[in-house]
Amino acid sequence: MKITTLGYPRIGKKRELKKANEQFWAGKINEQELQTVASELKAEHWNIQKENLVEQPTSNDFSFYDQVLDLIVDFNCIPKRFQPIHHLSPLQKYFALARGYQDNELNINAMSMTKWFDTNYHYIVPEFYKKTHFKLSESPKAVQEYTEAKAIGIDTKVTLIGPLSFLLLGKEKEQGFHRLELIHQLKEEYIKLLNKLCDLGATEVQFHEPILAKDYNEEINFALKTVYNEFKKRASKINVCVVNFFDCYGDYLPTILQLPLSSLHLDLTRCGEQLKDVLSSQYLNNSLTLSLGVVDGRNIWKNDFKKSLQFISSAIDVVGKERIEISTSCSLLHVPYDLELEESSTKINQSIIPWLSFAKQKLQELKELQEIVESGSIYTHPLFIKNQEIIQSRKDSDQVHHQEVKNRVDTLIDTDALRSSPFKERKEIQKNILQLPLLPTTTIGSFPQTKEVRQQRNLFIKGKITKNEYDTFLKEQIKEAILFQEQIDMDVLVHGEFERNDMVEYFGEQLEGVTFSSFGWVQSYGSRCVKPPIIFGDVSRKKPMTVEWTSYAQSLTNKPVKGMLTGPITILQWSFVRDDQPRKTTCEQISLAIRDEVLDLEAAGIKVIQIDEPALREGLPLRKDAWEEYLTWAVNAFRISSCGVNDATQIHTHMCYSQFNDIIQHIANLDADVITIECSRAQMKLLDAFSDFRYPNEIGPGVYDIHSPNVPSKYDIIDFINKAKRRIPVDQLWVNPDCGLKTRGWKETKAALEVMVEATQKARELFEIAV
Ligand SMILES: CN1c2c(nc(N)[nH]c2=O)NC[C@@H]1CNc1ccc(C(=O)N[C@@H](CCC(=O)N[C@@H](CCC(=O)N[C@@H](CCC(=O)O)C(=O)O)C(=O)O)C(=O)O)cc1
Ligand SMILES: N[C@@H](CCS)C(=O)O
Ligand SMILES: [Zn+2]
Repeated sequence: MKITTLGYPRIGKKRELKKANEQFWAGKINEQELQTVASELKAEHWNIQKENLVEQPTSNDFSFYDQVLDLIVDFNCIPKRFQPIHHLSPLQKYFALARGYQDNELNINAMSMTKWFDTNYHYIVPEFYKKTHFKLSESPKAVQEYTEAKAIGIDTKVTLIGPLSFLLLGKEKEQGFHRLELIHQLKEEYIKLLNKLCDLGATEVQFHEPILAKDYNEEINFALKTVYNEFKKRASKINVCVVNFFDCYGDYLPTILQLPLSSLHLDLTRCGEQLKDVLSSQYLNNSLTLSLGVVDGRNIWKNDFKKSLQFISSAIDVVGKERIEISTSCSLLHVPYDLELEESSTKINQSIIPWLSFAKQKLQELKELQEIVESGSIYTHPLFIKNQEIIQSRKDSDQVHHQEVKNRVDTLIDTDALRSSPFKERKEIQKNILQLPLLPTTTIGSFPQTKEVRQQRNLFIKGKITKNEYDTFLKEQIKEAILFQEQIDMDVLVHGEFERNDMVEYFGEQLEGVTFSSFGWVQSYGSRCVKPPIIFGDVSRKKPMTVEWTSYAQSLTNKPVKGMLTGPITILQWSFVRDDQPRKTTCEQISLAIRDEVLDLEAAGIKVIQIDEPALREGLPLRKDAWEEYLTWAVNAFRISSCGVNDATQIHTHMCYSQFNDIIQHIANLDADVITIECSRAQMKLLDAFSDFRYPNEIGPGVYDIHSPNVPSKYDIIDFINKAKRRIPVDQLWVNPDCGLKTRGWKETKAALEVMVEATQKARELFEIAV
C-alpha cells in the first residue's frame, strides 16, 4: 500500500517565497535570485515527502503566484490587452497578468481573481473568447518541474489541473458561446503535454478535476468521457489519475469508473459515503487503484486513525492492498507547514498542540497509517494506541466544553434574530439621528497597513516597546485618519483598523475557545498569506474587543464613526474549525460573542456598526441541494449577532469577491440596514441582481477598485454613480470603495478618497438640478 500526495504548500515555512516575490517586484533581487529561492523550496518539499516514504512526490504543485495562472500561460491563453508588454521577460509578464501593469504609457488591468471553491485561496480567472486558440508553450512549467526534480534524483508524479476544471473555472469574455466548446482544441494541447512528459520518462499524471465536486451536468459528463478516453488512446504510455476533492463524484461516478484510468482519488474526509458506492459499483474494474484521501487537507486536527483505518480496511477487503494508496483529501496548500515551529511559541495554547497536525505532520500520519496496515495487527499497534489516546483526550477535555456557552446557544429564541421594527421604520429613525446627506460617503474599514504600522506591532509583540507606547502610536494613526476623513468631508468615518493584524486573526486572538499560531501561514493569494485562528472549544467573549479604539475615534469627531467587526460566518469560514460538532453550532457561539460586542459598541454611543461578512458566499456547499440549509443557519447567525440593537443603531454589512444573483433573497434576509459590496470590476452587473430583486434596504456599490494603486477619475466615479442611480432608487444608495484599503499606500488612498467625495458632491448637485 503506497502513499500518494496531491500537492505541498509552496509559500515556504517562514514565507520565503512571499518575501522573495515581493523583493523581486520591488526590484531588490533579480530573476536568478528569485529562481534560486524557488528551487530550494521545491527541493525541500520533495525531500520532506521522500523522508515520509512518498515514493513519487508531486511536481508542478509549486507556483510563483497561482497554479491556474501557470496553465493560462502554458496554454498561451493570455488576454489581448497584455500584448503591449512583450518586451518584459516571461516571468515579469507572468506577474503582470496577476498584478496588472503600469508605466508612463500603459495601464493594463490585472486578470481577475476569485475564490478556489469554498477555500480562502484565490485563483486567477482564465478569460475565454470564441476564438481562443490554445497553444502549448515550448517549455511548459509541468515539464520544467518534472525535469528539475529528476535532475536531483527524484521521480515525481506530475499534477495538473484537468482540462474540464481549467475551462469551467474560467469565464467567457464575449457572448454567444460556452467555454466548454473549447474543450476539443484544449484537449489537443494537453495531449501534446502528456507526450512531452512521457518522452522525458514521466509515468503518471494526476489530473485535478475538482469541478466534478459541483453539480452534475450532462455536457460536462460527455466531455469527461471524450477527453479522458482520448488521453489514453493518444498518450497511452502515461498512467492517468483523476483527482476530485471537497465533495464526492456524485452522478459522475459511473462515467468516472468506466474511464481508462490507472487510479482514482476520493476525498473521504468530505464524503466518506462515496467509498461504499465505489466499492460496490458494477463499473469498478480490477486494474483501478483507489487513492483514499483519509487525512484532512483542509483542517489541522490530528487524524483519527480509527476512522481512517476503517476506510482503508473496507477498501482492502474488496480490492486488495496492492490497489490501495493512502493520501490527503486534497492538496496541502490549505494548511500551514509544520507544527514543530509552534513548539516554543508563547502564542499558541500549548496544551492543544498534541491534537494538531500541519502539512509535515500529515505526511507523518500517512507514514504511520502505512506502517500500521503493513504490520497486520492494526488495533494493537503502539502507534494506533497512542493516536487513540490523543483523540480521546481531546474529546474529554474541559478546554473544549463549556456548559454556559452551550446553554446560551440552546436557549436562543426566534426574537433574538429579529430587529424590533421593520427596515422602513428603522430607516426613518436612523435618518433623523444620523442626518446624512443624499448619497452618503464612507469607506469599508481598513486604512493602509503601512510598514510602520506592522513594524510597531512587531516591536510591541517582541517586547521592544511597551503597551503604552504601542497604544499611543495607534492613537496617533487613528487621529490622523479621522482628521483626514473630516478634511475631505467624508460622511461616515472609520477608525482605520490599525490595531489589527488581520480582520479574522485579531478577533480569534481575543475569543475564548480559539487559539492562534505563530507560523501557521496559509497562502490566500499571490504573496498574501493569512494565519487562520484555530477554533478548538466552545467560543465566548472575555471582554470588549474593539470598543476602546472605536470610542477613541468617536471622541475625536462629531461625525458618526462606524464600529467595525468581522461577522460570525466569516470568522468561522476563515478559521480552522472544530470537527467534533456541526459548523452551525460553532457559528452560533461566535454570533453570540459578536452580539455582545455589538451591544457594547451601542452602549458606548456608536451609532453605526458594520459586521463584515465577505465569506458568506464562499461558505456555500459545492452542490446546490445543500445551499438552502447552509444559508438558513448562516443568515440566522448574522442576525443573532446584529439584531440585539435598537432601531436607531444602523447596522452595515460588507461583502466582497461575491456574486449575489442566486442568493439575493438570503442577502435581503440578513436585514442589514446598509450593505456595501465590491462592484467596480464587474461594473454594474452585481447591482443588477439587487435592482431586479428590488432589494429593499440601502446599498453601497464599490465605486472604485482597491486592488490597483490607480487613482480613479472624478468622471469615472460620477459615471458609476449615475449607472447605479439608474438601477437603485437614489435614496437607497451609498458611495464607497470596493473593499478595505489595508493593502494600499496612503498616497493613492488619500487621492482616491478625495476624488470619491468630490465626485459624490458633484453627483448630488446634478441630482438636485435634475429634480
Ligand atoms: C479580505 N481578505 C482576507 C481574507 N482572509 C483573511 N483572514 N483576512 C483578509 O483580510 N480572505 C480574502 C481576502 C484576502 N486578502 C488579503 C489581503 C491582505 C492580506 C495580507 O496583507 N496578509 C499579510 C499578513 C497580515 C498579517 O497577519 N500581518 C501580521 C504579521 C506581519 C508580519 O509579516 N510579521 C513578520 C515579522 C517580522 C519580524 O521582524 O519578525 C513575520 O511574521 O514574518 C501583522 O500585521 O502583525 C501578508 O503579509 O501576507 C491577506 C489577505
Ligand atoms: N473591514 C475590512 C473588510 C475587508 S473584506 C477591511 O476594511 O479591510
Ligand atoms: Zn472586502
